[in-house]
Amino acid sequence: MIVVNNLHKYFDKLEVLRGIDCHVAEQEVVVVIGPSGSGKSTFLRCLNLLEEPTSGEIFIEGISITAKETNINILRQEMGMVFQRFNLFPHKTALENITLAPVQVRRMSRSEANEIGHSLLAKVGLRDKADVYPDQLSGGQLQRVAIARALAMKPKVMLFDEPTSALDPEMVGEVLAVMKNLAREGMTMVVVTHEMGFAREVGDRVLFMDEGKIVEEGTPEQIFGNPRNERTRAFLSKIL
Ligand SMILES: Nc1ncnc2c1ncn2[C@@H]1O[C@H](COP(=O)(O)OP(=O)(O)OP(=O)(O)O)[C@@H](O)[C@H]1O
Repeated sequence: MIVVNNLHKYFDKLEVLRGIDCHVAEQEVVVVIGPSGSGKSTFLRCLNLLEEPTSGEIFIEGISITAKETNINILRQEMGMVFQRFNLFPHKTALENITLAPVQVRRMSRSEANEIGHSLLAKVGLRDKADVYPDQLSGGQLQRVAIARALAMKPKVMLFDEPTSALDPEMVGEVLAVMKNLAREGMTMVVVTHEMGFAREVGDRVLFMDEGKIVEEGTPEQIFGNPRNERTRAFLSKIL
């Protein structure tokens, strides 16, 4: 589904990604872990061109998104993204936030979008919050609306950039549970997280990044049970 070849990203002279090669198969859940500043978010943001790679290639279903002639807007709609924090429109209800893009971008009818919106709210456990405004929702509920909003565009891939790290600890579980359900349903996912329990339990594959490179990759059993690389070992021994 996703193939990344020799991806480099500079911010001015700072080389943040130093040659990333990886792939994500359909229905696979790939979890990216690593120390702060190792380039995990930048890598994820390059996948849907929120950041423009300095060099390298990214293919989504065989189509290069880095080639100049590709219409990235269409491809971007196929990748849902959930950020650490992404403010919903404050003067729109949860349902209106979810249906905005399907109606405006996908030209879906209002009734169809509402039907999808209600079913997505139910899916993320917020059936009764359709008419509630963001300031009435907890952080965990906001993130679940953000997931529903991304899903409303019927993405082929969901990208998660530390979706629980801005949440109070008691709300982390409800968001991870929604992500876990999505994974179980076969959604293709790339997840940047510091939640090692999630990585272990839900990840099909774990990528360990350090200093702009994928230093090691493997199954959760291998990465957490028997890390081969010295830096992976050092990182995990500090946080586990
Ligand atoms: N827009 C930007 N302009 C300049 N430097 C940036 C920009 N975005 C990120 N960086 C730098 O790139 C490096 C990698 O940042 P990135 O956010 O990708 O790391 P990370 O692994 O996701 O870290 P964390 O776990 O703390 O979120 C950092 O040194 C950061 O300061």
